[in-house]
This record gives sequence, structure tokens and C-alpha cells, in this order.
Amino acid sequence: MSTFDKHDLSGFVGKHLVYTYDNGWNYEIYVKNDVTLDYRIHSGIVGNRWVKDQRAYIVRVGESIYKISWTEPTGTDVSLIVNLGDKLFHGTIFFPRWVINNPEKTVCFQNDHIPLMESYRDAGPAYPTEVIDEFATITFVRDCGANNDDVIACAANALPANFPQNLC
Ligand SMILES: C=Cc1ccc(O)cc1
Repeated sequence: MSTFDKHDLSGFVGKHLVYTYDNGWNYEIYVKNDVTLDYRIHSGIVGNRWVKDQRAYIVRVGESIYKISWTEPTGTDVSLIVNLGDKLFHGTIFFPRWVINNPEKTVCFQNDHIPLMESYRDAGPAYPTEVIDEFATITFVRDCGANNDDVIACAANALPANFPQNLC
């Protein structure tokens, strides 16, 4: 029997995190509410891609441990473990083959191009899936409250050079 309320996401909703995967890819997420996240990619094969209002499954699996999973209009599937207590993060990204072949096609503010992303997904090729399975180091965490549209509001290449220090 767990000692915490697995339905209570109040310790996670509103969190804004910046983290770097062990492969060097730098990412950022904002947990907008119980079922939604925004994210921005700073570097890696799809650096400068950003997304708002991605629907996600968000669950609490430990005192300060959460899991976020979703499937994208591109056909990319993602599952993240965020262990706030130990500042430990792990991500698994399941890229369809077409994204690996042409990552630049997904580098945009996705919300403005959903039908295009779905058409790429449907055209494929989907397989073989490329699985990226990496730990990450959380370098920045803050609380921004729920449903704050100012947290992620531009591409990474439009941020000030001192980001995220300018937010403290
Ligand atoms: C493909 C999106 C994505 C967003 C955040 C993250 O940590 C990994 C993948």
C-alpha cells in the first residue's frame, strides 16, 4: 500500500524544468495541468522545435516521482520519468523512421502545423522505430502555477543568451 496519494499531482502541476540528456540534448518542459504539457527543445536532432498544449498521461508513481507519456501528431511517442526528490530524470523517445531521416521537417512551432505533421506521420516510413533511452540531469526547476501561457512562448533560438538565469 502506498504512503502517498497517487491521484494528487499538486506537487508536479506548474513545474517548469530544464534538463540535459546524457547524449547532450537540452530540453525544457512545463507541466501545464493534470493532462497537458508545453515543451521546447534547445538542442539535439530537433533543436528549436516547440509545442504547446500537448495532451499527456501524467501519473504519480512515488512521493516525488511522476511519469508523463504522450503520442504526438508526428507519430513520435514519449515517456518521461521525473524524480523531483532525487533530481533524476529519464526519458524514452520512440521516433518514427521518417523523423530520423528528416528531423528538420518537425522543427517548427508545431501548433501552427498539426495537419502537416499528421500527413508526414501517415506518409511514414514509421519503421524501424528509433528508440532514444537516456537519463538526464535537471539543471533548472521552478514553480509557475497551472495554465501559464507565458512559460513557453517562443522558440529556443529566440530566448535571451542568459536563459534560464534571467528567470530567477
Ligand atoms: C519529442 C518530444 C520530447 C519532449 C520532451 C522530452 O524530454 C523528450 C521528447
